[in-house]
Amino acid sequence: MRNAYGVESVRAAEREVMARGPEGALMRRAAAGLAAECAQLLGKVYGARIALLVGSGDNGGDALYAGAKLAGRGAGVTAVLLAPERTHAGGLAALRAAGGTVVDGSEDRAEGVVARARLVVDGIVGIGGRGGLRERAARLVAAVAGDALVVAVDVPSGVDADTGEVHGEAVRADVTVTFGAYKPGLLIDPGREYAGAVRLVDIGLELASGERVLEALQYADVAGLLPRPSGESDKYRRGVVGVVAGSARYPGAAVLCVAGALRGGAGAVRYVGPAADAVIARFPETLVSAGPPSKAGRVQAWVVGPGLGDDGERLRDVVAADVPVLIDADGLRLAGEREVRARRAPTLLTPHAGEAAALLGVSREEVESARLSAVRELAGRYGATVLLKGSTTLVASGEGPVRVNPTGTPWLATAGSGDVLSGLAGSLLAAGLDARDAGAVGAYLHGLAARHASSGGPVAAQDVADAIPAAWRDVRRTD
Ligand SMILES: NC(=O)C1=CN([C@@H]2O[C@H](COP(=O)(O)OP(=O)(O)OC[C@H]3O[C@@H](n4cnc5c(N)ncnc54)[C@H](OP(=O)(O)O)[C@@H]3O)[C@@H](O)[C@H]2O)[C@@H](O)CC1
Ligand SMILES: [K+]
Repeated sequence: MRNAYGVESVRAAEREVMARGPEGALMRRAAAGLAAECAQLLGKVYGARIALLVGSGDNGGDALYAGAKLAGRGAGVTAVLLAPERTHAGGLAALRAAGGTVVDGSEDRAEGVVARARLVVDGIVGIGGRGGLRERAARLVAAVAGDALVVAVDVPSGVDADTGEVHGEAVRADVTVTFGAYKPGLLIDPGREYAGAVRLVDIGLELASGERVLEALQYADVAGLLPRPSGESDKYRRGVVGVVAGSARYPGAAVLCVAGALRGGAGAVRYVGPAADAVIARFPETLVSAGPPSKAGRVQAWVVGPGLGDDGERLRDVVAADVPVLIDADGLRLAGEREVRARRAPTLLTPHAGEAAALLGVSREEVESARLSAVRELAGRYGATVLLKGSTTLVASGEGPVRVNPTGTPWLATAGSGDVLSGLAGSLLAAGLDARDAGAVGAYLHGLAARHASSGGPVAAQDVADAIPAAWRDVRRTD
Protein backbone atom coordinates (compact mmCIF):
# COMPACT_ATOMS: atom_id res chain seq x y z
CA MET A 1 0.00 0.00 0.00
CA ARG A 2 1.27 3.47 -0.80
CA ASN A 3 0.10 5.87 1.90
CA ALA A 4 -0.17 9.65 1.82
CA TYR A 5 -0.24 11.93 4.84
CA GLY A 6 -1.54 15.42 5.39
CA VAL A 7 0.70 18.39 6.11
CA GLU A 8 -0.28 18.55 9.78
CA SER A 9 0.78 14.93 10.37
CA VAL A 10 4.07 15.46 8.55
CA ARG A 11 4.83 18.55 10.60
CA ALA A 12 4.05 16.74 13.86
CA ALA A 13 6.33 13.84 12.89
CA GLU A 14 9.04 16.33 11.97
CA ARG A 15 8.79 18.00 15.40
CA GLU A 16 9.23 14.64 17.11
CA VAL A 17 12.37 13.79 15.19
CA MET A 18 13.79 17.27 15.68
CA ALA A 19 13.26 17.08 19.43
CA ARG A 20 15.41 13.94 19.52
CA GLY A 21 18.11 14.58 16.92
CA PRO A 22 20.71 17.27 16.18
CA GLU A 23 19.56 20.52 14.60
CA GLY A 24 19.44 20.54 10.84
CA ALA A 25 19.71 16.74 10.51
CA LEU A 26 16.36 16.41 8.72
CA MET A 27 17.15 19.08 6.21
CA ARG A 28 20.55 17.53 5.51
CA ARG A 29 18.93 14.15 4.83
CA ALA A 30 16.32 15.76 2.61
CA ALA A 31 18.94 17.72 0.69
CA ALA A 32 21.16 14.66 0.24
CA GLY A 33 18.22 12.71 -1.29
CA LEU A 34 17.36 15.65 -3.50
CA ALA A 35 20.93 16.09 -4.73
CA ALA A 36 21.23 12.36 -5.48
CA GLU A 37 18.06 12.45 -7.58
CA CYS A 38 19.25 15.53 -9.48
CA ALA A 39 22.62 13.88 -10.14
CA GLN A 40 20.94 10.77 -11.45
CA LEU A 41 18.72 12.76 -13.78
CA LEU A 42 21.65 14.75 -15.12
CA GLY A 43 23.86 11.74 -15.69
CA LYS A 44 26.94 13.97 -15.71
CA VAL A 45 27.04 16.54 -12.91
CA TYR A 46 30.39 18.12 -13.69
CA GLY A 47 29.87 21.25 -15.77
CA ALA A 48 26.05 21.05 -15.72
CA ARG A 49 24.27 24.40 -15.46
CA ILE A 50 21.76 24.38 -12.60
CA ALA A 51 19.39 27.10 -11.41
CA LEU A 52 17.81 26.96 -7.96
CA LEU A 53 14.55 28.86 -7.46
CA VAL A 54 14.70 29.69 -3.77
CA GLY A 55 11.75 30.94 -1.72
CA SER A 56 11.61 32.27 1.82
CA GLY A 57 11.23 29.02 3.75
CA ASP A 58 12.83 25.66 4.45
CA ASN A 59 11.84 24.43 0.99
CA GLY A 60 14.35 26.93 -0.33
CA GLY A 61 16.82 25.71 2.31
CA ASP A 62 16.59 22.18 0.91
CA ALA A 63 17.28 23.48 -2.59
CA LEU A 64 20.32 25.47 -1.38
CA TYR A 65 21.92 22.57 0.50
CA ALA A 66 21.32 20.23 -2.45
CA GLY A 67 22.76 22.91 -4.75
CA ALA A 68 25.84 23.07 -2.54
CA LYS A 69 26.37 19.34 -2.93
CA LEU A 70 26.02 19.55 -6.70
CA ALA A 71 28.36 22.56 -6.86
CA GLY A 72 30.84 20.49 -4.86
CA ARG A 73 30.74 17.93 -7.67
CA GLY A 74 31.56 20.54 -10.28
CA ALA A 75 28.13 21.75 -11.44
CA GLY A 76 27.64 25.46 -12.18
CA VAL A 77 24.95 26.31 -9.64
CA THR A 78 23.18 29.65 -9.37
CA ALA A 79 20.55 30.39 -6.74
CA VAL A 80 17.81 32.80 -7.77
CA LEU A 81 16.43 34.31 -4.57
CA LEU A 82 12.76 35.25 -4.46
CA ALA A 83 12.92 36.77 -0.99
CA PRO A 84 16.61 37.70 -0.53
CA GLU A 85 16.20 39.12 2.97
CA ARG A 86 14.42 35.94 4.21
CA THR A 87 16.51 33.26 2.52
CA HIS A 88 17.62 30.24 4.59
CA ALA A 89 20.93 31.52 5.96
CA GLY A 90 22.67 28.18 6.51
CA GLY A 91 21.77 26.93 3.04
CA LEU A 92 22.95 30.13 1.41
CA ALA A 93 26.28 30.01 3.22
CA ALA A 94 26.75 26.36 2.24
CA LEU A 95 26.08 27.13 -1.42
CA ARG A 96 28.51 30.05 -1.43
CA ALA A 97 31.17 27.99 0.31
CA ALA A 98 30.83 25.29 -2.35
CA GLY A 99 31.38 27.84 -5.13
CA GLY A 100 27.77 28.52 -6.12
CA THR A 101 26.62 31.99 -7.17
CA VAL A 102 23.57 34.00 -6.20
CA VAL A 103 21.28 36.47 -7.98
CA ASP A 104 18.33 38.45 -6.72
CA GLY A 105 15.12 37.28 -8.44
CA SER A 106 14.09 40.88 -9.12
CA GLU A 107 17.22 41.58 -11.19
CA ASP A 108 16.83 41.55 -14.97
CA ARG A 109 19.49 38.90 -15.42
CA ALA A 110 17.60 36.39 -13.23
CA GLU A 111 15.38 35.26 -16.10
CA GLY A 112 18.42 34.63 -18.28
CA VAL A 113 19.98 32.48 -15.55
CA VAL A 114 16.84 30.36 -15.42
CA ALA A 115 16.49 30.16 -19.20
CA ARG A 116 20.06 28.86 -19.66
CA ALA A 117 19.81 26.15 -16.99
CA ARG A 118 19.80 22.51 -17.97
CA LEU A 119 18.24 21.62 -14.61
CA VAL A 120 15.93 23.85 -12.57
CA VAL A 121 15.26 23.05 -8.92
CA ASP A 122 11.95 24.37 -7.62
CA GLY A 123 12.49 25.36 -3.99
CA ILE A 124 10.02 28.25 -4.15
CA VAL A 125 7.57 26.87 -1.61
CA GLY A 126 6.74 23.45 -0.13
CA ILE A 127 4.20 22.32 2.43
CA GLY A 128 4.04 25.86 3.82
CA GLY A 129 2.52 27.13 0.56
CA ARG A 130 -0.85 28.73 0.05
CA GLY A 131 -2.37 29.46 -3.37
CA GLY A 132 -0.71 29.62 -6.76
CA LEU A 133 2.67 31.09 -7.65
CA ARG A 134 3.13 34.76 -6.92
CA GLU A 135 3.91 37.06 -9.82
CA ARG A 136 7.70 37.14 -9.66
CA ALA A 137 7.94 33.39 -9.21
CA ALA A 138 5.52 32.81 -12.08
CA ARG A 139 7.64 35.01 -14.37
CA LEU A 140 10.80 33.09 -13.54
CA VAL A 141 9.09 29.72 -14.00
CA ALA A 142 7.83 30.86 -17.41
CA ALA A 143 11.47 31.47 -18.41
CA VAL A 144 12.46 27.79 -17.94
CA ALA A 145 13.65 26.33 -21.27
CA GLY A 146 11.39 23.74 -22.88
CA ASP A 147 14.04 21.03 -22.77
CA ALA A 148 15.27 21.75 -19.23
CA LEU A 149 14.71 19.20 -16.47
CA VAL A 150 12.54 20.50 -13.65
CA VAL A 151 12.81 18.94 -10.19
CA ALA A 152 10.31 20.06 -7.56
CA VAL A 153 11.40 20.01 -3.93
CA ASP A 154 8.81 18.19 -1.78
CA VAL A 155 5.80 19.55 -3.72
CA PRO A 156 5.58 21.46 -7.02
CA SER A 157 5.18 25.08 -5.94
CA GLY A 158 1.60 26.24 -6.42
CA VAL A 159 0.10 22.78 -5.79
CA ASP A 160 -1.82 22.32 -2.54
CA ALA A 161 -0.03 19.46 -0.78
CA ASP A 162 -3.14 18.30 1.07
CA THR A 163 -5.60 18.19 -1.82
CA GLY A 164 -3.86 18.41 -5.20
CA GLU A 165 -5.78 21.60 -5.94
CA VAL A 166 -4.08 24.28 -8.03
CA HIS A 167 -5.30 27.84 -7.69
CA GLY A 168 -3.48 29.90 -10.31
CA GLU A 169 -0.03 29.12 -11.70
CA ALA A 170 2.08 26.16 -10.53
CA VAL A 171 5.38 24.53 -11.43
CA ARG A 172 5.22 21.62 -13.86
CA ALA A 173 7.91 19.19 -12.73
CA ASP A 174 9.48 16.20 -14.44
CA VAL A 175 10.25 14.75 -11.03
CA THR A 176 9.10 15.66 -7.53
CA VAL A 177 11.39 14.58 -4.71
CA THR A 178 9.20 14.40 -1.62
CA PHE A 179 10.37 13.92 1.96
CA GLY A 180 9.21 11.61 4.73
CA ALA A 181 5.84 10.68 3.23
CA TYR A 182 3.76 11.03 0.08
CA LYS A 183 1.45 14.02 0.24
CA PRO A 184 -2.12 13.57 -1.09
CA GLY A 185 -1.65 16.41 -3.57
CA LEU A 186 1.05 14.43 -5.39
CA LEU A 187 -1.32 11.55 -6.11
CA ILE A 188 -4.55 13.37 -7.03
CA ASP A 189 -5.15 15.42 -10.18
CA PRO A 190 -4.58 18.15 -11.03
CA GLY A 191 -1.60 18.13 -8.60
CA ARG A 192 -0.44 14.69 -9.73
CA GLU A 193 0.02 15.92 -13.26
CA TYR A 194 2.17 18.83 -12.11
CA ALA A 195 4.31 16.52 -9.95
CA GLY A 196 5.57 14.25 -12.74
CA ALA A 197 7.31 11.16 -11.38
CA VAL A 198 7.32 11.17 -7.57
CA ARG A 199 10.35 9.96 -5.60
CA LEU A 200 10.06 9.46 -1.86
CA VAL A 201 13.12 10.14 0.29
CA ASP A 202 13.11 8.52 3.72
CA ILE A 203 14.24 11.10 6.26
CA GLY A 204 13.34 9.05 9.32
CA LEU A 205 9.85 10.43 10.04
CA GLU A 206 7.55 8.04 11.87
CA LEU A 207 3.95 8.42 10.84
CA ALA A 208 1.11 6.44 12.43
CA SER A 209 -0.72 4.54 9.72
CA GLY A 210 -4.03 5.56 11.30
CA GLU A 211 -3.33 9.13 10.25
CA ARG A 212 -3.05 8.48 6.53
CA VAL A 213 -5.60 10.40 4.50
CA LEU A 214 -5.07 8.66 1.19
CA GLU A 215 -3.88 5.24 0.09
CA ALA A 216 -3.15 3.63 -3.24
CA LEU A 217 -3.44 -0.13 -3.63
CA GLN A 218 -0.42 -1.88 -5.13
CA TYR A 219 -0.26 -5.19 -6.95
CA ALA A 220 0.15 -7.25 -3.78
CA ASP A 221 -2.81 -5.55 -2.05
CA VAL A 222 -5.05 -6.21 -5.02
CA ALA A 223 -3.86 -9.82 -5.27
CA GLY A 224 -4.82 -10.31 -1.62
CA LEU A 225 -8.32 -8.95 -2.21
CA LEU A 226 -9.24 -10.78 -5.42
CA PRO A 227 -11.89 -13.46 -4.90
CA ARG A 228 -10.56 -17.00 -5.13
CA PRO A 229 -12.92 -19.84 -5.93
CA SER A 230 -12.38 -22.93 -3.80
CA GLY A 231 -12.98 -26.56 -4.76
CA GLU A 232 -16.39 -26.35 -3.07
CA SER A 233 -17.56 -23.29 -4.98
CA ASP A 234 -20.79 -23.32 -6.90
CA LYS A 235 -22.21 -20.29 -8.64
CA TYR A 236 -24.12 -19.09 -5.55
CA ARG A 237 -21.10 -19.36 -3.31
CA ARG A 238 -19.03 -17.42 -5.80
CA GLY A 239 -21.84 -14.86 -5.98
CA VAL A 240 -24.48 -13.97 -8.54
CA VAL A 241 -24.49 -10.39 -9.77
CA GLY A 242 -27.68 -8.86 -11.14
CA VAL A 243 -27.47 -6.25 -13.88
CA VAL A 244 -30.27 -3.76 -14.51
CA ALA A 245 -29.11 -1.69 -17.45
CA GLY A 246 -29.77 -0.75 -21.08
CA SER A 247 -32.96 -0.54 -23.06
CA ALA A 248 -34.37 -2.23 -26.17
CA ARG A 249 -33.39 0.79 -28.23
CA TYR A 250 -29.96 1.19 -26.62
CA PRO A 251 -28.78 -2.28 -25.67
CA GLY A 252 -25.06 -1.41 -25.79
CA ALA A 253 -24.76 -0.32 -22.16
CA ALA A 254 -26.35 -3.59 -21.03
CA VAL A 255 -23.96 -5.66 -23.14
CA LEU A 256 -20.88 -3.80 -21.88
CA CYS A 257 -22.01 -3.92 -18.26
CA VAL A 258 -22.57 -7.68 -18.52
CA ALA A 259 -19.17 -8.00 -20.25
CA GLY A 260 -17.54 -6.40 -17.21
CA ALA A 261 -19.63 -8.41 -14.75
CA LEU A 262 -18.71 -11.75 -16.37
CA ARG A 263 -15.03 -11.00 -15.76
CA GLY A 264 -15.37 -9.85 -12.16
CA GLY A 265 -15.21 -13.16 -10.37
CA ALA A 266 -18.92 -13.72 -9.62
CA GLY A 267 -20.25 -17.22 -10.37
CA ALA A 268 -23.04 -16.02 -12.64
CA VAL A 269 -24.57 -12.88 -14.13
CA ARG A 270 -28.31 -12.29 -14.15
CA TYR A 271 -29.57 -9.65 -16.57
CA VAL A 272 -32.97 -8.08 -15.99
CA GLY A 273 -34.39 -5.72 -18.60
CA PRO A 274 -35.45 -5.09 -22.18
CA ALA A 275 -32.05 -5.68 -23.83
CA ALA A 276 -32.03 -9.40 -23.05
CA ASP A 277 -31.83 -10.47 -26.71
CA ALA A 278 -28.71 -8.44 -27.37
CA VAL A 279 -27.13 -9.64 -24.13
CA ILE A 280 -27.84 -13.31 -24.86
CA ALA A 281 -26.63 -12.99 -28.44
CA ARG A 282 -23.25 -11.79 -27.17
CA PHE A 283 -23.06 -13.71 -23.89
CA PRO A 284 -25.21 -16.86 -23.92
CA GLU A 285 -24.08 -17.76 -20.40
CA THR A 286 -26.10 -14.85 -18.95
CA LEU A 287 -29.31 -15.66 -17.03
CA VAL A 288 -31.98 -13.27 -18.36
CA SER A 289 -35.45 -12.24 -17.25
CA ALA A 290 -37.86 -9.43 -18.05
CA GLY A 291 -39.97 -8.79 -14.94
CA PRO A 292 -39.11 -6.65 -11.94
CA PRO A 293 -35.62 -7.24 -10.48
CA SER A 294 -37.06 -8.33 -7.14
CA LYS A 295 -38.70 -11.30 -8.90
CA ALA A 296 -35.64 -12.32 -10.89
CA GLY A 297 -34.26 -14.86 -8.43
CA ARG A 298 -31.36 -14.88 -6.07
CA VAL A 299 -28.54 -12.33 -6.43
CA GLN A 300 -25.79 -11.30 -4.01
CA ALA A 301 -25.35 -7.79 -5.47
CA TRP A 302 -26.99 -5.52 -8.05
CA VAL A 303 -25.64 -3.11 -10.61
CA VAL A 304 -28.20 -0.56 -11.75
CA GLY A 305 -28.09 2.40 -14.08
CA PRO A 306 -26.01 2.22 -17.27
CA GLY A 307 -28.28 3.10 -20.22
CA LEU A 308 -31.33 2.80 -17.97
CA GLY A 309 -32.99 5.96 -19.35
CA ASP A 310 -35.86 7.10 -17.14
CA ASP A 311 -36.83 3.72 -15.76
CA GLY A 312 -37.31 4.88 -12.18
CA GLU A 313 -39.48 1.90 -11.31
CA ARG A 314 -36.78 -0.73 -11.82
CA LEU A 315 -34.27 1.51 -10.09
CA ARG A 316 -36.45 1.82 -6.96
CA ASP A 317 -37.01 -1.94 -6.94
CA VAL A 318 -33.23 -2.49 -6.86
CA VAL A 319 -32.56 0.23 -4.30
CA ALA A 320 -35.09 -1.45 -2.00
CA ALA A 321 -33.15 -4.74 -2.13
CA ASP A 322 -31.31 -5.88 0.97
CA VAL A 323 -28.06 -6.78 -0.81
CA PRO A 324 -25.16 -4.52 -1.90
CA VAL A 325 -26.07 -2.24 -4.81
CA LEU A 326 -23.88 -0.34 -7.25
CA ILE A 327 -25.58 2.69 -8.80
CA ASP A 328 -24.13 4.21 -11.96
CA ALA A 329 -24.99 6.58 -14.83
CA ASP A 330 -28.77 7.20 -15.25
CA GLY A 331 -29.32 5.45 -11.94
CA LEU A 332 -27.47 8.27 -10.15
CA ARG A 333 -29.93 10.81 -11.53
CA LEU A 334 -32.93 8.72 -10.51
CA ALA A 335 -31.83 7.62 -7.04
CA GLY A 336 -32.95 9.93 -4.24
CA GLU A 337 -30.50 10.87 -1.51
CA ARG A 338 -32.99 9.81 1.15
CA GLU A 339 -33.68 6.39 -0.42
CA VAL A 340 -29.97 5.67 -0.62
CA ARG A 341 -29.31 6.82 2.93
CA ALA A 342 -32.10 4.59 4.18
CA ARG A 343 -30.53 1.44 2.73
CA ARG A 344 -29.11 -1.04 5.20
CA ALA A 345 -26.89 -3.04 2.82
CA PRO A 346 -23.83 -1.29 1.33
CA THR A 347 -24.23 1.09 -1.61
CA LEU A 348 -21.51 2.04 -4.10
CA LEU A 349 -22.10 5.09 -6.31
CA THR A 350 -19.86 5.44 -9.37
CA PRO A 351 -20.23 8.92 -10.91
CA HIS A 352 -17.87 10.60 -13.35
CA ALA A 353 -17.11 14.26 -12.72
CA GLY A 354 -20.14 15.49 -14.70
CA GLU A 355 -22.53 13.24 -12.79
CA ALA A 356 -20.92 14.14 -9.47
CA ALA A 357 -21.32 17.82 -10.36
CA ALA A 358 -25.03 17.35 -11.05
CA LEU A 359 -25.51 15.55 -7.71
CA LEU A 360 -23.63 18.27 -5.82
CA GLY A 361 -25.19 21.17 -7.75
CA VAL A 362 -21.82 22.58 -8.85
CA SER A 363 -19.99 22.76 -12.19
CA ARG A 364 -17.97 19.90 -13.65
CA GLU A 365 -14.85 22.10 -13.45
CA GLU A 366 -15.36 22.55 -9.73
CA VAL A 367 -15.44 18.79 -9.20
CA GLU A 368 -12.39 18.22 -11.40
CA SER A 369 -10.36 20.89 -9.64
CA ALA A 370 -11.24 19.67 -6.14
CA ARG A 371 -11.74 15.92 -6.52
CA LEU A 372 -10.93 14.98 -2.93
CA SER A 373 -13.46 17.30 -1.35
CA ALA A 374 -16.10 16.37 -3.97
CA VAL A 375 -15.84 12.63 -3.34
CA ARG A 376 -15.89 13.11 0.43
CA GLU A 377 -18.87 15.42 0.25
CA LEU A 378 -20.85 12.92 -1.84
CA ALA A 379 -19.99 10.00 0.42
CA GLY A 380 -21.17 12.03 3.41
CA ARG A 381 -24.41 13.19 1.80
CA TYR A 382 -25.46 9.75 0.58
CA GLY A 383 -24.09 7.75 3.49
CA ALA A 384 -22.53 5.52 0.81
CA THR A 385 -19.21 4.57 -0.73
CA VAL A 386 -18.48 6.78 -3.72
CA LEU A 387 -16.13 6.02 -6.60
CA LEU A 388 -15.41 9.23 -8.50
CA LYS A 389 -14.15 8.27 -11.96
CA GLY A 390 -11.54 10.23 -13.85
CA SER A 391 -7.84 10.52 -14.50
CA THR A 392 -7.24 9.81 -10.81
CA THR A 393 -10.21 7.75 -9.68
CA LEU A 394 -10.98 8.14 -5.98
CA VAL A 395 -13.01 5.89 -3.69
CA ALA A 396 -14.34 7.32 -0.42
CA SER A 397 -16.44 5.84 2.36
CA GLY A 398 -17.72 7.67 5.40
CA GLU A 399 -14.66 6.67 7.37
CA GLY A 400 -11.10 5.58 6.66
CA PRO A 401 -8.64 6.94 4.15
CA VAL A 402 -9.71 7.71 0.61
CA ARG A 403 -8.35 5.31 -2.00
CA VAL A 404 -6.72 6.64 -5.14
CA ASN A 405 -6.32 4.40 -8.15
CA PRO A 406 -2.81 4.33 -9.60
CA THR A 407 -3.55 2.42 -12.83
CA GLY A 408 -5.61 4.91 -14.83
CA THR A 409 -4.79 5.83 -18.40
CA PRO A 410 -6.20 8.71 -20.46
CA TRP A 411 -7.30 6.14 -23.10
CA LEU A 412 -9.99 4.99 -20.67
CA ALA A 413 -11.98 8.13 -21.37
CA THR A 414 -13.94 6.29 -24.05
CA ALA A 415 -17.65 5.63 -24.54
CA GLY A 416 -18.91 2.64 -22.59
CA SER A 417 -15.82 2.08 -20.48
CA GLY A 418 -17.76 3.19 -17.37
CA ASP A 419 -20.38 0.49 -18.09
CA VAL A 420 -17.63 -2.14 -18.06
CA LEU A 421 -16.32 -0.80 -14.75
CA SER A 422 -19.73 -0.87 -13.08
CA GLY A 423 -20.27 -4.49 -14.16
CA LEU A 424 -16.81 -5.45 -12.95
CA ALA A 425 -17.08 -3.71 -9.56
CA GLY A 426 -20.63 -5.07 -9.09
CA SER A 427 -19.34 -8.57 -9.72
CA LEU A 428 -16.66 -8.07 -7.06
CA LEU A 429 -19.39 -6.90 -4.66
CA ALA A 430 -21.34 -10.08 -5.36
CA ALA A 431 -18.21 -12.13 -4.76
CA GLY A 432 -18.08 -10.71 -1.24
CA LEU A 433 -15.76 -7.69 -1.31
CA ASP A 434 -16.94 -4.70 0.70
CA ALA A 435 -17.90 -1.58 -1.23
CA ARG A 436 -14.56 0.22 -0.78
CA ASP A 437 -12.54 -2.83 -1.86
CA ALA A 438 -14.90 -3.65 -4.74
CA GLY A 439 -14.60 -0.07 -6.02
CA ALA A 440 -10.83 0.17 -5.60
CA VAL A 441 -10.05 -3.31 -6.95
CA GLY A 442 -12.49 -2.78 -9.83
CA ALA A 443 -10.84 0.52 -10.77
CA TYR A 444 -7.38 -1.03 -10.49
CA LEU A 445 -8.17 -3.99 -12.77
CA HIS A 446 -10.09 -1.76 -15.18
CA GLY A 447 -7.11 0.60 -15.54
CA LEU A 448 -4.68 -2.25 -15.93
CA ALA A 449 -6.95 -3.92 -18.50
CA ALA A 450 -7.10 -0.69 -20.49
CA ARG A 451 -3.30 -0.52 -20.49
CA HIS A 452 -3.12 -4.10 -21.71
CA ALA A 453 -5.68 -3.46 -24.43
CA SER A 454 -4.23 -0.14 -25.50
CA SER A 455 -0.44 -0.57 -25.46
CA GLY A 456 -0.26 3.16 -26.05
CA GLY A 457 -3.05 3.40 -28.67
CA PRO A 458 -6.80 4.01 -28.63
CA VAL A 459 -8.98 1.43 -26.99
CA ALA A 460 -12.70 0.54 -27.16
CA ALA A 461 -14.76 -0.40 -24.10
CA GLN A 462 -15.21 -3.99 -25.29
CA ASP A 463 -11.41 -4.32 -25.59
CA VAL A 464 -11.09 -3.24 -21.97
CA ALA A 465 -13.59 -5.90 -20.88
CA ASP A 466 -11.77 -8.53 -22.92
CA ALA A 467 -8.45 -7.62 -21.29
CA ILE A 468 -9.69 -7.95 -17.69
CA PRO A 469 -8.64 -11.61 -17.36
CA ALA A 470 -5.10 -10.69 -18.48
CA ALA A 471 -4.98 -7.90 -15.90
CA TRP A 472 -6.25 -10.32 -13.26
CA ARG A 473 -3.54 -12.86 -14.12
CA ASP A 474 -0.94 -10.10 -14.02
CA VAL A 475 -1.90 -9.18 -10.48
CA ARG A 476 -2.10 -12.80 -9.36
CA ARG A 477 1.41 -13.47 -10.58
CA THR A 478 2.79 -11.37 -7.72
CA ASP A 479 0.91 -13.51 -5.22
N1 LIG B 1 8.37 18.86 7.45
C1 LIG B 1 9.48 18.14 7.35
O1 LIG B 1 9.57 17.07 7.88
C2 LIG B 1 10.64 18.65 6.59
C3 LIG B 1 10.52 19.78 5.82
N2 LIG B 1 11.50 20.18 5.01
C4 LIG B 1 11.25 21.22 4.04
O2 LIG B 1 10.60 22.33 4.59
C5 LIG B 1 9.48 22.68 3.80
C6 LIG B 1 8.51 23.45 4.59
O3 LIG B 1 9.17 24.61 4.99
P1 LIG B 1 8.44 25.87 5.59
O4 LIG B 1 7.59 25.46 6.69
O5 LIG B 1 9.50 26.85 5.90
O6 LIG B 1 7.50 26.36 4.44
P2 LIG B 1 7.76 26.61 2.87
O7 LIG B 1 6.93 25.64 2.14
O8 LIG B 1 9.18 26.67 2.54
O9 LIG B 1 7.08 28.05 2.68
C7 LIG B 1 7.64 29.15 3.32
C8 LIG B 1 6.96 30.45 3.06
O10 LIG B 1 6.63 30.63 1.71
C9 LIG B 1 5.69 31.67 1.61
N3 LIG B 1 4.62 31.30 0.67
C10 LIG B 1 3.43 30.70 0.92
N4 LIG B 1 2.75 30.49 -0.20
C11 LIG B 1 3.50 30.99 -1.20
C12 LIG B 1 3.30 31.06 -2.58
N5 LIG B 1 2.19 30.58 -3.17
N6 LIG B 1 4.29 31.61 -3.33
C13 LIG B 1 5.41 32.10 -2.74
N7 LIG B 1 5.63 32.05 -1.41
C14 LIG B 1 4.70 31.50 -0.65
C15 LIG B 1 5.17 31.90 2.98
O11 LIG B 1 5.70 33.08 3.52
P3 LIG B 1 5.06 34.52 3.26
O12 LIG B 1 5.82 35.09 2.09
O13 LIG B 1 3.61 34.34 2.95
O14 LIG B 1 5.33 35.27 4.50
C16 LIG B 1 5.66 30.68 3.73
O15 LIG B 1 5.82 30.91 5.10
C17 LIG B 1 9.01 21.36 3.25
O16 LIG B 1 8.17 21.48 2.15
C18 LIG B 1 10.34 20.69 2.95
O17 LIG B 1 10.81 21.13 1.68
C19 LIG B 1 12.77 19.45 4.96
O18 LIG B 1 13.81 20.35 4.96
C20 LIG B 1 13.04 18.54 6.13
C21 LIG B 1 11.90 17.87 6.67
K1 LIG C 1 8.67 23.27 -4.24
